[in-house]
Amino acid sequence: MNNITLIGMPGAGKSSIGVVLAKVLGYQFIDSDLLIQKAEKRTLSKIIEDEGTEGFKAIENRVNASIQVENTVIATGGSVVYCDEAMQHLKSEGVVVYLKISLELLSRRLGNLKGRGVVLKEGQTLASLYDERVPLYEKYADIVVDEEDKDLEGSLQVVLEALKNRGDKA
Ligand SMILES: Nc1ncnc2c1ncn2[C@@H]1O[C@H](COP(=O)(O)OP(=O)(O)OP(=O)(O)O)[C@@H](O)[C@H]1O
Ligand SMILES: O=C(O)C1=C[C@@H](O)[C@@H](O)[C@H](O)C1
Ligand SMILES: [Mg+2]
Repeated sequence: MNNITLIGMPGAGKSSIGVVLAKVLGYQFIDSDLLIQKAEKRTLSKIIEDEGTEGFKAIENRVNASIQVENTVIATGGSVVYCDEAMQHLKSEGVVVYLKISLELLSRRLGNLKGRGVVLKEGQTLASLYDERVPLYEKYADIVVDEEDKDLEGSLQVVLEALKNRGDKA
C-alpha cells in the first residue's frame, strides 16, 4: 500500500504537515491519535491518566497495527515508536518519514506537555525523553527530514523533495 506515515516527537508537526501533504498529493489523511480517541471514547490524556503509560502504549499499538488504508498520509502519535508491532505494520504498508526537530526547538514549541498528553515517565524531563526516543525514530525511519529553521510550508517542501528523491511520489 502506498501510504506515508509521519513519525517524530510531539509538536514536530506530524498532524499539521500531514494534512497539507495529503492535499498536495491528492491523498487521504488520518491521524492515528484521533483513531485512538474514537476507539476509546476518551481523550488521549484521559487514557494516559486512567491506564498509565504502559496501558496507553498497548492501546496505541493495537489501533495503529490495525490501520488498513491506501494512498493515505498517516500522522501518528509521538509515542508510536514504542509499539514494534504497529511500526512493522506501518512500514510494510508504505514509507515512514521521521520529522526531525532539535531539542531546543522542541522546548520552544511545546508548552504544557501534560495538557497535550505525552507518554512521560514520572519525573522524566523533555531532554531525557528526547534522548530515549531519537534512536527509535531513526530505527524505524525510511526517510529523515530535518525541519530546523523552517516554517510549516518550508518543512512541507522538504518532505515533498525527500519523497520525490526516493521515488515514492513524484
Ligand atoms: N516548521 C514547522 N513544521 C511543523 N510545525 C510547525 C513548524 N513551525 C511551527 N510549527 C507549529 O508546531 C506545531 C506542531 O504541532 P502538531 O500538533 O502538528 O505536532 P504533532 O507532531 O502532530 O504532535 P503530536 O505527537 O502531539 O500529535 C503546530 O502548532 C505548528 O503550527
Ligand atoms: O509523544 C507522546 O508521548 C504522545 C503524543 C501524542 O500524539 C499522543 O499519541 C499521546 O498523547 C502520546
Ligand atoms: Mg499530532
